[in-house]
Amino acid sequence: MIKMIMHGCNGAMGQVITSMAAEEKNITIVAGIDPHDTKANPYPVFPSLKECEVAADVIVDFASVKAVDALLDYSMEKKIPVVVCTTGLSDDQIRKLEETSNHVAVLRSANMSLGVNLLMKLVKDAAQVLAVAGFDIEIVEKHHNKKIDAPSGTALALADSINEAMDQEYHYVYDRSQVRNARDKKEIGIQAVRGGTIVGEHDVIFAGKDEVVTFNHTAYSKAIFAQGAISAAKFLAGKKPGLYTMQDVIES
Ligand SMILES: NC(=O)C1=CN([C@@H]2O[C@H](COP(=O)(O)OP(=O)(O)OC[C@H]3O[C@@H](n4cnc5c(N)ncnc54)[C@H](OP(=O)(O)O)[C@@H]3O)[C@@H](O)[C@H]2O)C=CC1
Ligand SMILES: O=C(O)C1=N[C@H](C(=O)O)C[C@H](O)C1
Repeated sequence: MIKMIMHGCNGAMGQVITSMAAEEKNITIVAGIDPHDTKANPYPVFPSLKECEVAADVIVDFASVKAVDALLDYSMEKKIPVVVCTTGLSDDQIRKLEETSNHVAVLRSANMSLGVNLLMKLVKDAAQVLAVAGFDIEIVEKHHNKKIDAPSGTALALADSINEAMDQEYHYVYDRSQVRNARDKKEIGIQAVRGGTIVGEHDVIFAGKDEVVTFNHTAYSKAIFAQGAISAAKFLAGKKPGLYTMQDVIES
């Protein structure tokens, strides 16, 4: 049985994973971490990782960027592989995460769903045809009114995926309100919408002369992210140090 620590256990994602893990046969949550004891969980909950001495095989994180540094320190010190799903990490945190992966297995993904991970590949292929033909690229993402970071980690990952296919020629523009020029060819515009209970929607728009190609992914429930996170946890437990991706999980 794989033993998992749920970091951010009382949050929206932590609670969906708690329900889903209860139905799993070969993985179980042995401890939760959350600063506020607001939910009834079938495992002990600690206010921070510092207090947690429970033995585990993997940590799954859906918490806060403010907690990522301590999470990586704990994972490295205890040699417990970690699945980092929190979005909005700073460049320094991304560098720290990469350094941590030299000592323990780390998987970071801004989106745990199968569909978005396929989309990451599809937009690369599309860019190599459409961007090369002069189409402009815009990304529009929509999320619920509780989301803290903008743009979404997924929107940035989609842009990075396209940019990788285009030899890093593109830069990102998040706000045109102060811009007095027309867009340039080498920009990817990224816009964020926040409202209600929208689970997560991403449009990648390739706009050319007299034609537009739009790739859309719509999440209808948080269960798709929870399922991906549990699969990633099963995959990562027992893995040697390294930086893993959802692609590795999907292909395993
Ligand atoms: N990769 C993916 O597929 C997905 C990623 N996400 C990302 O996951 C993160 C969490 O999302 P969501 O569950 O909706 O957010 P919530 O705010 O609902 O949950 C986050 C939880 O983490 C808790 N928390 C805050 N600080 C700490 C800490 N130091 N240690 C442990 N727990 C802490 C919060 O407590 P409190 O409220 O008391 O501060 C809260 O209970 C976000 O960054 C989001 O963008 C979300 C969905 C999918
Ligand atoms: O905060 C969310 O809810 C989500 N966050 C992730 C992101 O920032 O891309 C993934 C998903 O879209 C839901």
